[in-house]
Amino acid sequence: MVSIHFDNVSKSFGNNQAVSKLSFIADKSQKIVFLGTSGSGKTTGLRLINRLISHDSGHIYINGESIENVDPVKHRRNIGYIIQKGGLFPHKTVEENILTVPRLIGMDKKTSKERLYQLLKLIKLDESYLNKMPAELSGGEQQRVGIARALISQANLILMDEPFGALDPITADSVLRDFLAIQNELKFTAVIVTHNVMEAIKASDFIILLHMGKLQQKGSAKELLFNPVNNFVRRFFDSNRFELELEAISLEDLTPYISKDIISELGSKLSIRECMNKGLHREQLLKATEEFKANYIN
Ligand SMILES: Nc1ncnc2c1ncn2[C@@H]1O[C@H](COP(=O)(O)OP(=O)(O)OP(=O)(O)O)[C@@H](O)[C@H]1O
Repeated sequence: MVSIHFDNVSKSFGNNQAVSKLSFIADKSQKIVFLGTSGSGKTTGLRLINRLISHDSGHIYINGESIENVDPVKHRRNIGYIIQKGGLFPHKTVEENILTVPRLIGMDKKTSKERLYQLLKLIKLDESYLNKMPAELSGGEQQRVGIARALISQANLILMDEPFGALDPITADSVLRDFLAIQNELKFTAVIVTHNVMEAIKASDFIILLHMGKLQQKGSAKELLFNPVNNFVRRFFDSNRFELELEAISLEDLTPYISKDIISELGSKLSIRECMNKGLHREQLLKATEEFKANYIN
């Protein structure tokens, strides 16, 4: 697991302060989400991590080491980067796209092929895709290939900029689910930029909520939803709040308020939203959710 520490980091473009004195430590979090309105500094924050942009002041540490001390090209090769629509090279086949970085870093052919087939399974595409060109793939398939390309060199840090933003909601949800399963298996750290609040709640252990370059609140989805530190944070989640709350709370959280039988029947890791979708124990789930909210302490 990679720890990321921003210490008073600022970045301006001319007079425009894109990121302003941003500080956070994400050391026990595997999935960190930069969330915020348009222009709030999410992409800038992400690109500061892989040094596509350099910060004006402050320090960024990855695993305790200042990124300023590392050669930017080497630094970037150790970090996977996934952008909207996959960002695939249009004139290369799927296989060539995925194997670009292994070739650059001199990974031996046998290892890279083994990983290629392992990842193909994880992204749920079969071998017939290897010779296809990106234009022959759907948006969701392109994004799956983008995920494989970012993971093949065994980077333990993956940066994702609106990775599901160009997909329809159903495809986005299916690629996100598969991505989360892969992350759970391979255990890399992911930093994900999104403006989609539901996606942020599903994908995060830790949220950095930004507005106009400034940090508004950092913490788990539950902390931001049930313990907002200011009006901006409160209002940010107001539309669709009920659904968001049901997504943020897992059945495990309701342990003190609901019978063990229901928990073992439905599965403790499920969100209350997923439990509700099963159509079982609705009354008990809603009552226990209200009790959880009333007793919520950070
Ligand atoms: N290369 C650049 N040159 C000049 N200004 C920039 C540059 N990149 C970003 N900005 C400005 O910095 C601010 C933050 O931009 P950024 O792209 O980080 O926001 P964002 O939260 O990712 O927005 P969105 O969700 O719309 O992509 C914006 O005001 C933007 O116009």
